[in-house]
Amino acid sequence: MQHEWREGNRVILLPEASRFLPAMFEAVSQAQHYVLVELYLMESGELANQVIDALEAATRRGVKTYLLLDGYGAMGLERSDRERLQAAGVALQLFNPIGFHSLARNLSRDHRKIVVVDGEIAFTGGFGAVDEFLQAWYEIALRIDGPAVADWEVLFRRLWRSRLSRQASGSQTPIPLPPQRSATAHGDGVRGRVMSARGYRYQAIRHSLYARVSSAQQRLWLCTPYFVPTFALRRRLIRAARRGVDVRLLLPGAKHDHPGVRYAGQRFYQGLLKAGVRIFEFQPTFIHAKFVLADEWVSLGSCNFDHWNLHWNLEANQEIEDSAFACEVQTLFERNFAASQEVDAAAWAARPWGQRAKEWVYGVVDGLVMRLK
Ligand SMILES: O=P(O)(O)OC[C@H](O)CO
Repeated sequence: MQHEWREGNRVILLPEASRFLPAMFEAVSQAQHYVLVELYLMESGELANQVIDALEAATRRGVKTYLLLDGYGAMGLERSDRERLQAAGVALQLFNPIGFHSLARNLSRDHRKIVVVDGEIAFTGGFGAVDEFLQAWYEIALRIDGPAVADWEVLFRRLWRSRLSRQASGSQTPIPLPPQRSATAHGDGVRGRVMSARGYRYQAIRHSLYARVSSAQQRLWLCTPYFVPTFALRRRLIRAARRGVDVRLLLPGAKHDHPGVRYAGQRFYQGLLKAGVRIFEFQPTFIHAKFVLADEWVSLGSCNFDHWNLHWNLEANQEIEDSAFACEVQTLFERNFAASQEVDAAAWAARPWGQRAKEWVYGVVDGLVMRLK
């Protein structure tokens, strides 16, 4: 069953590439049966080489390896790298390559980030195989070991067999997958559920987030790199702040890969600040992580919680409900708030016209983009 809460999962929070990349490569190097990797972004470079090397090494040991890449997000993966993967025996498929289809179909992207090893361990987060994740961007990931892994694997398997997935050669026949293995439940594990979404047609992540924002009693802390919230999310954040919930947003500062998106989101700052929402702009580097803490509930994964992700993309997040894990996420947020600059409501209200003009221009662009169908 989809979106079921599963007991008995061990979860490890892995902030920053220096922790999650070694953990992932270690898991792949220990694989004995199969490795499934699904990514939105993969571009030729140092990290892509490391991923290819790891999959190649696993394949040489007799492990079956499967790589599902988004057909748009992987456009920067050079042909030589694709050939290297295939020559090594890695099964490579692309989801929905750009083509002469409807605009809606071309806009629908697989934005999920999933690694599954032997049906026993899964990783998710905001990562991709592009060099920015090596050091330049701040990212986090989660390692999951327990019954929730089966749900991650089901997501991968369904998309692998989807009519929109293609072999790298163009063939529509999916490369066969090995039988699914199952993970052990741990007595000391936590409760978790895998949530997925498929654009406007299927919106479980959105509904789950909205319900948590509306019912939060003490805190609602949200981190996203692309803060262009829907009207419904803004309204809920504002209402939560007005009823006394500690609502805080952790957003990128001036270091941003798409500054226009930042300006488009900043047009909402004033209304949020007025309602008592606290906004922190992360200073050290571009923060690309996506995670939310609502009381003792955490959601972490691919979803940026912006209206583009919620409208078009395939997304998947891991939800965890556990007080000790919530404490860990709280500490992570606090560390990042301390490395941020809090936006002062009075100073923001007096911001220069140049800044307001950028918010307006990118706001118009955002409005137009959202009308695409
Ligand atoms: O879509 P994301 O959140 O994986 O981020 C990818 C970046 O936008 C690429 O510029």
